[in-house]
Amino acid sequence: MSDKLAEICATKRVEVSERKPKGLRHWPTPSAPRGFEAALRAKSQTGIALIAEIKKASPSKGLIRADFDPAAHAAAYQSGGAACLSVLTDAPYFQGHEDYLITARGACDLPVIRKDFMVDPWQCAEARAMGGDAILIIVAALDDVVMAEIEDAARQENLDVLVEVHDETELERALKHLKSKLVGVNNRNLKTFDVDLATTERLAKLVPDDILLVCESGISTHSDCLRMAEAGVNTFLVGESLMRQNDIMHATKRLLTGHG
Ligand SMILES: O=P(O)(O)OC[C@@H](O)[C@@H](O)c1c[nH]c2ccccc12
Repeated sequence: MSDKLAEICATKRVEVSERKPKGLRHWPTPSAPRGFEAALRAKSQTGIALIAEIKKASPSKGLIRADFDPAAHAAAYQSGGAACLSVLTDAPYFQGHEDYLITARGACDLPVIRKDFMVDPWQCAEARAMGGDAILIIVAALDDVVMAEIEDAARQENLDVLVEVHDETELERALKHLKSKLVGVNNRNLKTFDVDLATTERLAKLVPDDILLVCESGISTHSDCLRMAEAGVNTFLVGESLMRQNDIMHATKRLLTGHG
């Protein structure tokens, strides 16, 4: 595991150990899960399926969006044609917050993935309580037993699971130990933070047909999408390049269609 990921997960374990004894926070009861994977599968049959990310900052880039407004960004992503949203809830490293997820989901009809570092199955109940429709499992961050436990907990909460891998070894572990048919290839190298779209191209060849593959990180133009389509991938997770645009709705349309 990269030093940074290890550090983030250690911080997260402390956070969870403080929250868990207090029980779930009393957020308003959320509506039933909206079907994250189903929305992606439906859109990907006829075109590009986009998970648009609400991301204020990151450890590698610092502040990405100064006038951060989760409700407005969620509505803009939906009008622009996104299939789903991703909302960062990790505070220490990404300046995220649970309230951003609640606000964003309330401002649109799209399914939302709670983007955080899952280290304990309990976080799945928490993700659902705040309205999440899916969670992320980062294979690099977990051992085989714990990741399967987190996946089971997610399924009990009726949450979909996006399984994130960076290389062949992680992909093999994911396919062997997890049931989810939604797998993301993160093009960002967690040790160097470099992004290389060739990572998706390489791993796409190894993924069975029943898996829906998501290309994550480093996508900024419609040509990037077309390049990935050559490798058979038409589902994307995009954050920074959209969050830096003044007009997020038009930028989303442009990313999806090449014009607008
Ligand atoms: O901002 P980008 O390069 O478009 O990347 C989005 C997304 O892939 C990235 O935010 C991400 C992928 N996996 C993660 C895990 C934790 C936090 C963030 C992420």
